[in-house]
Amino acid sequence: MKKNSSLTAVVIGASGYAGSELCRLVARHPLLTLAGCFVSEGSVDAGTKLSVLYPKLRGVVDLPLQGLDSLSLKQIKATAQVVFIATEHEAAAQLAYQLYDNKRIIIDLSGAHRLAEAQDYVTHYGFSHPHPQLLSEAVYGLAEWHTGLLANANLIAVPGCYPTATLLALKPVQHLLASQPVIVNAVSGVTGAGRKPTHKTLGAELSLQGYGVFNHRHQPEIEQHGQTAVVFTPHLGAFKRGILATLYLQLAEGTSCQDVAEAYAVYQKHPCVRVGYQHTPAIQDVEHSGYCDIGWHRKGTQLIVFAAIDNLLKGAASQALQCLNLRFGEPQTTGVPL
Ligand SMILES: NC(=O)C1=CN([C@@H]2O[C@H](COP(=O)(O)OP(=O)(O)OC[C@H]3O[C@@H](n4cnc5c(N)ncnc54)[C@H](OP(=O)(O)O)[C@@H]3O)[C@@H](O)[C@H]2O)C=CC1
Ligand SMILES: CC(=O)N[C@@H](CCC(=O)OP(=O)(O)O)C(=O)O
Repeated sequence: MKKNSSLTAVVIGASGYAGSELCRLVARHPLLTLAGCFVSEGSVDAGTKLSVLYPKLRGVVDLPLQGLDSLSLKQIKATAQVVFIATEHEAAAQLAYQLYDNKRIIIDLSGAHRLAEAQDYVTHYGFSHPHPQLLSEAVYGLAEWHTGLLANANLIAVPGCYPTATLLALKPVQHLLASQPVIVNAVSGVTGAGRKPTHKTLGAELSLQGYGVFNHRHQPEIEQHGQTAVVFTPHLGAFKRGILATLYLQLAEGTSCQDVAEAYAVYQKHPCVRVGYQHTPAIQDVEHSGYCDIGWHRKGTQLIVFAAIDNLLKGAASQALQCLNLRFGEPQTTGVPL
């Protein structure tokens, strides 16, 4: 595939919260031409312009949403060089399999290719993975940490939103820790639950509440890619977008502030991550941007680290673009809103 030429891209799951953000970013990305916005074959939104569902996209993405039937799948295979999949996990596993060959790059925003073992999907996702042979092909797209692997990837599994915030905060200091498990509490805005309405996303029922205690599917994802045991508790908050993750860590005796500062200096060459000592990041400072803001605080051997991201951008669409940039040898930040 040619480098730095215009690449034909399509987004499947384009009417969703993550997919619509992706369409906006793809439409403005200098390497990409957005050629199609797809929903499921029987979708009530098929035929409607994306900018009718999301008026903020008027003049940015005016393409109609197309139902993904066998003819459009053939067309995607014939023309698309980059396919972004932003559907729920099981559909994504099927689509990636149907589209996977050496003619195009697949960037999957779902969880369908993030875990290594097929059995993990039965245990943590509640379905039997239909194409487990692809799990070993996928590169986990934690952009700041897997830059080398991403350069050659044909199937990229974009990390979950909570794992993105958690792993970016955790990985630099892992070698300084005295004990496991790491404790992580994280709060997400309601767009994290997707656009399909459910009772828990009704305005009248929104509050601040934990969920998925001891059994959220992001726990094994964090453990696998962080190689650390964690106790992870997500919470749903009464706000639209963003995640704030708080990590409680125990440093090994004798670890200094300078050791921690040097560990986080790893991000000096990664412009999407901003780190501050004694900083307490706020979601509003990263909303609508591709930044992850990290703040760390130390008292003796106790280390508390905060990480704030926009779940739909650094936690999904803009991280997908970082992965694409790394795949095509572009600067990580091309097309990423900062
Ligand atoms: N929301 C978030 O913060 C994040 C989401 N993700 C992941 O991204 C994916 C999308 O999430 P989100 O945007 O929240 O979900 P939404 O429910 O908002 O959107 C799902 C999209 O997929 C489409 N879709 C569903 N089934 C199919 C199918 N078989 N073929 C084609 N299109 C289909 C839907 O349209 P229709 O039903 O009309 O066909 C819709 O466009 C999920 O896997 C999610 O886990 C990842 C990180 C963060
Ligand atoms: C608030 C909320 O419900 N968040 C979602 C996670 C967000 C997300 O999309 O993560 P995946 O990509 O792994 O699906 C949840 O807890 O299921």
